[in-house]
Amino acid sequence: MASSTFVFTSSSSASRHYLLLIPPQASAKAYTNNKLRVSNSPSFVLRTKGSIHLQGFVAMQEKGASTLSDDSKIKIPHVLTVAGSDSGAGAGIQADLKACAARRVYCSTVITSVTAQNTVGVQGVSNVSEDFVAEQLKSVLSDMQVDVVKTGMLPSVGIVKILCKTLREFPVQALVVDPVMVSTSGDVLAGPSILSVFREELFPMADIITPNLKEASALLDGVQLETVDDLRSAARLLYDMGPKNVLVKGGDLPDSSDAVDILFNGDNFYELRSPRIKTRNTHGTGCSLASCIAAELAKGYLMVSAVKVAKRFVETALDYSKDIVIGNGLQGPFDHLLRLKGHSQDCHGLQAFNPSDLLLYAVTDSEMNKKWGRSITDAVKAAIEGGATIVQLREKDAETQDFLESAKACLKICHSHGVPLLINDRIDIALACDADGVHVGQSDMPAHVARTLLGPEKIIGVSCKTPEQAQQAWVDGADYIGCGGVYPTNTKENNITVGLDGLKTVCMASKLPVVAIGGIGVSNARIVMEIGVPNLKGVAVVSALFDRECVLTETRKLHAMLSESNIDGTLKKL
Ligand SMILES: Nc1ncnc2c1ncn2[C@@H]1O[C@H](COP(=O)(O)OP(=O)(O)OP(=O)(O)O)[C@@H](O)[C@H]1O
Ligand SMILES: Cc1ncc(CO)c(N)n1
Ligand SMILES: [Mg+2]
Repeated sequence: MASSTFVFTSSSSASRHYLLLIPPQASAKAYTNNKLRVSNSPSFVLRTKGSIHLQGFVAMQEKGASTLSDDSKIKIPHVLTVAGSDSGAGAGIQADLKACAARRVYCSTVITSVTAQNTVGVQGVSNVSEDFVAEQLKSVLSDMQVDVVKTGMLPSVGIVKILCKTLREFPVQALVVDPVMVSTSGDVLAGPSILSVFREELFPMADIITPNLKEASALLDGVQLETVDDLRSAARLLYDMGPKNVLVKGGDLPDSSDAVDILFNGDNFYELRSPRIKTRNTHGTGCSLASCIAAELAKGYLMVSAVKVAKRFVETALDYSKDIVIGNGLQGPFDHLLRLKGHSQDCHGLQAFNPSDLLLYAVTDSEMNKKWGRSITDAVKAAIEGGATIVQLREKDAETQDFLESAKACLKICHSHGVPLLINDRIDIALACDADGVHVGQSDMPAHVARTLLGPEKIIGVSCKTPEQAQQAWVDGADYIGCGGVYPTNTKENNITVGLDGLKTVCMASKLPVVAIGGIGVSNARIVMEIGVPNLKGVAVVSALFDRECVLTETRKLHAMLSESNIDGTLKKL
């Protein structure tokens, strides 16, 4: 494909995106909507409605600029990390991937070296050949739209030179250089021979360099750095080597109760302080900080904001992970996604959602508990002891803090009996207490949004009155639907009753298991279950359990009745 000139007129009146591929050493001029854009990056995306005049590019297809996407497609911020692999996954490429994932940025990887490493130290290093580093760089940069390149372990002068050359061919929006030299365990990852190529070739191309104390000292011919003032002087001297910004990290500053970093941009110093977290789990903080800076830059943040967000990210993750134990060495990894502890602490072996749990579905009601003078935890305890198979907390008028405390206490009770706990409507409460899921109504948070917020493992139920709503619940990723009100009830005002016929119609149309709700109790649960549709798995009850003097007795009665039904929901012949 040759460099060429095109006049391309969009056939659609809608605004569209076009991907243009531009050969090395060339530039493209594009006129769209009377605006001129000139670019010499390997690819760029044009967004326009009208005609485009293009010059000096290689399009994806020779017939004309190919349509990359319409407006519904989204350009994802993209960081390319050029770094070493850490088999213990606390630092290096693995930390970079996790940090970018946590910051919701796509991360591609060029591996410069493979290390055998754990929390004790580095047991072995095997560098990737220069040619193969070059090949990886070209594969990513010639195809993908990389916004920011972040570098970590660059173990040889040759690899640094290849990186600089490739970046001149494929320029990116920003370059973040973490000048990795020595691991915190004291093992050498790039020897002193690297210093001159860092200073002379790489740093002048960098938008920011992020040395730690030892690295800053090595780059400044061994000068001692012991105080925050020393960090400032070092930042100024390193700035003179050509990067646009310098962040000297004080994670290893002796005798400092705060973790202090100094950012210098040639005009101003910024002293970034956070409380020093007491933890052994600081392996990979430097890699993660630099990746997070790159991620924020890729999203379009300015440098000072990107660095502040990155520091806050590391601080939050360290605090969350301060007591986790991975490995036997002196320095453990931390948990970038703030998700590891939830599982080990509180899942008590609960299985993924089991539709038969819908059999006796107890829904609490704050008004009823108040009326009978019982706490929500006492109500839940009694319902579970009576045989409730799943519990939903429905607290319409509780203060958020009280609700959260009750939810935490109820979760303990439920889990000690292997019963799942759902929260009505309040996704924030479900997230905060790590409940098993939520139940949402038609005017609450849409189920697909709830699914995005809660993740794949949580249970989501949706109230549905019609086959269309049941179908939508399935499309949205719900686990079950609640159908009703089957009978009139006073727990919901102006609630349309669907009756047994409506329940049957919805069950037949639903691809999801169904629990019937509304005015159901011991007197009519049998009739409801007798409609005999296999996916009707149980009944949800409020008043029949909680608007009674003894919750335990009422739940036992209903449980005995429902237990006579088999797992398909049809009643056994007595
Ligand atoms: N205990 C801590 N509490 C809070 N922040 C910390 C702590 N230790 C390090 N940091 C912060 O983490 C970031 C990384 O700094 P650090 O000096 O540890 O980098 P590094 O030595 O290159 O990291 P590594 O080599 O482990 O990847 C800095 O912002 C620093 O202030
Ligand atoms: C691969 C690798 N890169 C960087 C560091 C610095 O933390 C490390 N320990 N290992
Ligand atoms: Mg450190």
